Amino acid sequence: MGYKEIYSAWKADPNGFWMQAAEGIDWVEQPSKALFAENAPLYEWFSDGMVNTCWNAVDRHVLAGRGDQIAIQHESPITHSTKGITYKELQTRVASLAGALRMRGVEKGDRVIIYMPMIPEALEAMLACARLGAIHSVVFGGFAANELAVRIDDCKPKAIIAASCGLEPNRVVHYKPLLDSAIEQAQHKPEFCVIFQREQEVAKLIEGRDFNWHGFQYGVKPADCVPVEGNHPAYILYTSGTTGQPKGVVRHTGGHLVALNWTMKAIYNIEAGDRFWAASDVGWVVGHSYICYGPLIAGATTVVFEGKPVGTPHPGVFWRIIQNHRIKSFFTAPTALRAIKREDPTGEWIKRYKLHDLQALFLAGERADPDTVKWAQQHLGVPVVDHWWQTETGWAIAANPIGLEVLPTKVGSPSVPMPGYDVQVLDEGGHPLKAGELGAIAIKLPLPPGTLPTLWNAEPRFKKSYLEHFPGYYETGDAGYMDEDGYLYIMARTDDVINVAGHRLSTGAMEEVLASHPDVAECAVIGIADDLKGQQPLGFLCLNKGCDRDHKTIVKECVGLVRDQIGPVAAFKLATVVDRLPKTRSGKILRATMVKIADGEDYKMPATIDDPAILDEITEALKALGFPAAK
Ligand SMILES: CCC(=O)SCCNC(=O)CCNC(=O)[C@H](O)C(C)(C)COP(=O)(O)OP(=O)(O)OC[C@H]1O[C@@H](n2cnc3c(N)ncnc32)[C@H](O)[C@@H]1OP(=O)(O)O
Repeated sequence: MGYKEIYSAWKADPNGFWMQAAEGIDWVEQPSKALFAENAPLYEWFSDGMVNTCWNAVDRHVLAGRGDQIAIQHESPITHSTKGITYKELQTRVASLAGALRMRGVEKGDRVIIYMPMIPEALEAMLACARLGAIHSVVFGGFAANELAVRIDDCKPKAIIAASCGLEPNRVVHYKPLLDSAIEQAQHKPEFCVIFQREQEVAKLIEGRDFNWHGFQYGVKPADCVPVEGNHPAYILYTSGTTGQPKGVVRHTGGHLVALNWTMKAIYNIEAGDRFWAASDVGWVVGHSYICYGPLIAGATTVVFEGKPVGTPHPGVFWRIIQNHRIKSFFTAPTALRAIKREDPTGEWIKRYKLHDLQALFLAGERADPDTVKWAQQHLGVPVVDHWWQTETGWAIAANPIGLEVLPTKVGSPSVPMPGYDVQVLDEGGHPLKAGELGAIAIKLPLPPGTLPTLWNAEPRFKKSYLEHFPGYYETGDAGYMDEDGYLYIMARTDDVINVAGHRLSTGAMEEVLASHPDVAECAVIGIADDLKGQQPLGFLCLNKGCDRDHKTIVKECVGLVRDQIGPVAAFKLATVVDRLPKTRSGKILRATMVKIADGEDYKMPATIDDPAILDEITEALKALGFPAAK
């Protein structure tokens, strides 16, 4: 069957479709049905089944005779090391860590924060939690201590598992002082921490609270897999919202297993024994779904990469790894390819490697610009599959499902909706629009298995953020259109979330930090176009009356404040002092108009603007910063 037939089969019988997909998973007790709609518009999947994620990702492959196959291939061009861990070794290591966590009191339902760089131990920590039914929450290493503290207070972990350090190309990221500071700032205190000491930095442990990863496991009884209900949370992953308080996306166990297993074959054409690589970070949803769980549930080999697309040490590093590990499907963010293309425009580095095993390149995390897609198509000679999804959905809403059928590519479109997603483009009143008309992209409820059922401890926020604007739909926050052939085009966000180098960031969160500077009376942060990172944040600062301090100093302090409070990942480097911000008569800051000025796009004078002269002041301030940039 091709894509159209499979999509229609899902639409005709969603329950049957997902029950059949559930056969790819080992259940301790089979679910009686797929969808649980009793609490609509809150939906759950496979709620009454009993299952364990770690069993499905590790143990069952050992039992099936794949024990000697590499499960995790670590590649670190920063430490110049490469190391493979077999499924049998992974089972031993995960069972041992889980046993040690259990001995210290971690049980099903307890939360465990994981704060680790791109090393196999990060995946082992995730799987050890899954083995016990503990709920992990992985925090990206590029966040500052304050962001970690916010997450500690929200999910209240019993334990935190961290590494002593992370390694960026030119610096060591001192995780342990960041962790100590976060615990100090947080109201909630974990009972204990487990620290993986890397040889590049041995951290000082706090007696009674911190345990060394190896010593902690010494002599413990390995833990078996604990069966959990299908609707038991597998993990919480925080993502940016419109305010500084991140949203804790919850992932239920049963749907997560079924959906990821289905996508590995249908979308990525990966089966047991194949080799798959997603060059992202375990701190993002791509890392959860496609570095850790998806490939392992499918019995494939996954790559954990500690490096960058360029500079570690050269722009051929991706192709070297694809060659050496015979990668079949490769997944990265467009921003990574743009970085490579900038250093290797004619693809010379690609030609140095044998990429015979590569069957497709997958792109996600931000809109894939046509130039980058065409460059990759030309130099790699394989299908380049842009696909669109979100932290909330956990897997692709729209894609070209090459495991079902290779559909024609339309550059600029992530192709077509996947089974499970009834995607509609709506006008402001919630009415479906015709093909080609731009509107809000929404998904008819219920969302499929593996997507978010709620937000952690924040059901009212879940409803308000996603379900209330368009009753009966999930509001994606993205705007775009669908063409006559059913191909989707994602054009912009409808809220104040920006995308910087494939990282979803909240301008509201940055504004909250800037507003805390003693000289700042008011501020606005916008996302402006950036050739490499897609967007970059830019802040406008209005100072308190009477403040006569040097503007450059204040800007420098503000840049430092965002880095300290949110982290380097915010990439907040640009700000300017202005007298006033452009607003509507009702006081709403005209951010979209400021973005257009900065990007050199035409704009209409907003009818409700309070004082049009302020836009000239903004134009001048941007000019002084070099915007709009020369094309
Ligand atoms: C589909 C659903 C989703 O959207 S999930 C999200 C998918 N997104 C991704 O996978 C992200 C893709 N982007 C990347 O991997 C990186 O941006 C790439 C392309 C590799 C470039 O990395 P880099 O050169 O470090 O630039 P950047 O803008 O990411 O970094 C900005 C500053 O943050 C730092 N940083 C980055 N990662 C870490 C980390 N793990 N730990 C500590 N710090 C980190 C960088 O060093 C950089 O710092 P600085 O400002 O240069 O000092």
